[in-house]
Amino acid sequence: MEPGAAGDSRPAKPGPCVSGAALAASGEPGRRMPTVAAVLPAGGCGERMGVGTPKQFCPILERPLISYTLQALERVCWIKDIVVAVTAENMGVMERIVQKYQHTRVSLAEAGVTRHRSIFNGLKALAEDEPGCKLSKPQVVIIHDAVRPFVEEDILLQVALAAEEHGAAGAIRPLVSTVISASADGCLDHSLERATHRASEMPQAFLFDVIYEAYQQCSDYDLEFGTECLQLALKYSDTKAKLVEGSPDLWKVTYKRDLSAAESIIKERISQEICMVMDTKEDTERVGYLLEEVLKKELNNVKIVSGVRSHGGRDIQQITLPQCYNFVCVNGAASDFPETQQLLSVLEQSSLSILYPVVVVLVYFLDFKSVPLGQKMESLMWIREFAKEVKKRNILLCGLLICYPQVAS
Ligand SMILES: Nc1ccn([C@@H]2O[C@H](COP(=O)(O)OP(=O)(O)OP(=O)(O)O)[C@@H](O)[C@H]2O)c(=O)n1
Ligand SMILES: O=P(O)(O)OC[C@@H](O)[C@@H](O)[C@@H](O)CO
Repeated sequence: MEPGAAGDSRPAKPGPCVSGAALAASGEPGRRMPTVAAVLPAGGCGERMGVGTPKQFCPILERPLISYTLQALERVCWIKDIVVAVTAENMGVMERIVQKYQHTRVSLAEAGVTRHRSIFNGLKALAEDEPGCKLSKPQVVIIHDAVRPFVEEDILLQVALAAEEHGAAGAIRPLVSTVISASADGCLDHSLERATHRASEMPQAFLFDVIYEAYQQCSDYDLEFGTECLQLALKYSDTKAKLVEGSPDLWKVTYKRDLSAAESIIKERISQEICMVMDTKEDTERVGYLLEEVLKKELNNVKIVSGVRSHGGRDIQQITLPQCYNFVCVNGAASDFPETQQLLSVLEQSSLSILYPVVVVLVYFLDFKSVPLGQKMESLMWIREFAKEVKKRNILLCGLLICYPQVAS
């Protein structure tokens, strides 16, 4: 699977565009994609989060939240430009994030004092009527909050195609709580029937001219206090948005607890696969095979692949999976440093650890009757120092010594 393909968790790289498969899945295999760009409002201060850092820059697994959202959009190769609206004071922070995590197709625009104004500034960057504008106007523009990291290609494709057909489209979700209206004296005025109402989520998509004209015409009041782009399209461009049922993952990170929830979802997603690297064929047939069977039995929802590492680790790609971030290296008698160093440098070249921490467990088996435990532990002390070194590169290395009595043959 190409990095960046649907389901792969690394940034999209030039390569086969998955939209053919996605278009087929959408029931319109022969349809041509319109040109699509995205605007990510990221100029808020995250007041409800209650921490000093604006929530779009809060770290999850030591990576800023907005980087996960960018990665999600970059996996979709038919989105040609991503405009992120950030405050002037956070431009430098955003530029460093784009560089460090190798995000592509990203341009920055200055945020406004409200979310609508930030979105409007992002649209102006795409409108080609800005002096020095290097972006081209798309047929369809997707608007997506920078703090909604769990967005998949299928909903993006659905809203983009619906927007091309209807002028506007937005993701919706069933209401969890009932919506009520309060009277001036703080008492219930009336409640809305929950079954006939929906929560408006993101992503939303629009024919570029529909939403751009709406923003150009809308009142300062709407720019100041509005929260719904679909409403602007209806009110100012007489365009009724097509509503598209979205998945539960479209929720917006708003409160501190949402960061913990997002972290557990990300951890869950990157712990679904383990690559077992055997040192020699013999390992495959003996302890390595047995360990693989135990892991498969104990971790029955985890995909485990294994293979014999060629000398120098060159064939590691043959046994890894595109989004595998967990490696168990089965070492027989040898406990040498160069072999492990070679494996880690191959992992580093794959840039796996830029986006997510990579876990490498070196497993050593010891027949404690043949080698005194103290001597074996001594020979493995290099792992501790090496682990400190590679942690700087987001690789978490640890050693596991399994002592067993050699059964007399
Ligand atoms: N002036 C603003 C305000 C908000 N946003 C962005 O709009 C998205 C959704 O807004 P919200 O969840 O309200 O973010 P904040 O305004 O930062 O949160 P709070 O209301 O708690 O301060 C976020 O990505 C936020 O960065 C923006 O681009 N410009
Ligand atoms: O008001 P907030 O800035 O928290 O959220 C903005 C949008 O995400 C919110 O209004 C959605 O319902 C989509 O319109």
